[in-house]
Amino acid sequence: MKDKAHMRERYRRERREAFIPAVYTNVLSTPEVMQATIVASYVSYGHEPSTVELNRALIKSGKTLILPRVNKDHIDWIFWDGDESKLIEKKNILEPVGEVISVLPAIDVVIVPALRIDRDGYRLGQGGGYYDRALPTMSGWKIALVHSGEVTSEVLPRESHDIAVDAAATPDLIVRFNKN
Ligand SMILES: Nc1nc2c(c(=O)[nH]1)N(C=O)[C@@H](CNc1ccc(C(=O)N[C@@H](CCC(=O)O)C(=O)O)cc1)CN2
Ligand SMILES: Nc1ncnc2c1ncn2[C@@H]1O[C@H](COP(=O)(O)OP(=O)(O)OP(=O)(O)O)[C@@H](O)[C@H]1O
Repeated sequence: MKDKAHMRERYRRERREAFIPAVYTNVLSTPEVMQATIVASYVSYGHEPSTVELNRALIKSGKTLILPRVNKDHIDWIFWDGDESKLIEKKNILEPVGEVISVLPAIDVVIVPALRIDRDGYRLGQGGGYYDRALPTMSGWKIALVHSGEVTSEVLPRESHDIAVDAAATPDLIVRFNKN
């Protein structure tokens, strides 16, 4: 979709220009995360909202973390214990090494990357379509991480495969979306 590509370009530039490093440990105090056993996260890179502190805290609080690894057109999920030597860089993104989880367990919370989230919880991602394909196969509460100001009151262009998240986090705000 051409609109999406243009928007992505603009939003990436805005993200670069307005970048302020911040932490998302506020996500830890949501009831969904407090009660969670298994959490799917990712390792942030570049100007993305940082998951580094959040991932560390999730593991420290005894939760099981799984991370994505791109395999052709889809994401494989791999357990990660917080050991940085078990991450390797591929196209700028740190991905876990190790065995692919062949049958996904019930996942309680999915932390999702996004460039923008609209008022209904629809997201614009990096454009690979990886999360659009992965999310329908994953149970759990879905929360996207964005920078302050990246939750927009506009409606983003939507395609039939787009999946809305349940909530969005900025460093100082958690927004919940009504699903209907
Ligand atoms: N930190 C993080 N991990 C993540 C994602 C993400 O958005 N953030 N993903 C969210 O989906 C998946 C990977 N998404 C990707 C999306 C696009 C390309 C891609 O198009 N790469 C280009 C080069 C990109 C560039 O340098 O401009 C290529 O393959 O040629 C790669 C991975 C899984 N892991
Ligand atoms: N469920 C799906 N089945 C098949 N193709 C899909 C699916 N979801 C997305 N795609 C394709 O993937 C490409 C990127 O989709 P889209 O622009 O929605 O990505 P995105 O949501 O921004 O990225 P991501 O999910 O990786 O963060 C598009 O060409 C789209 O048609």
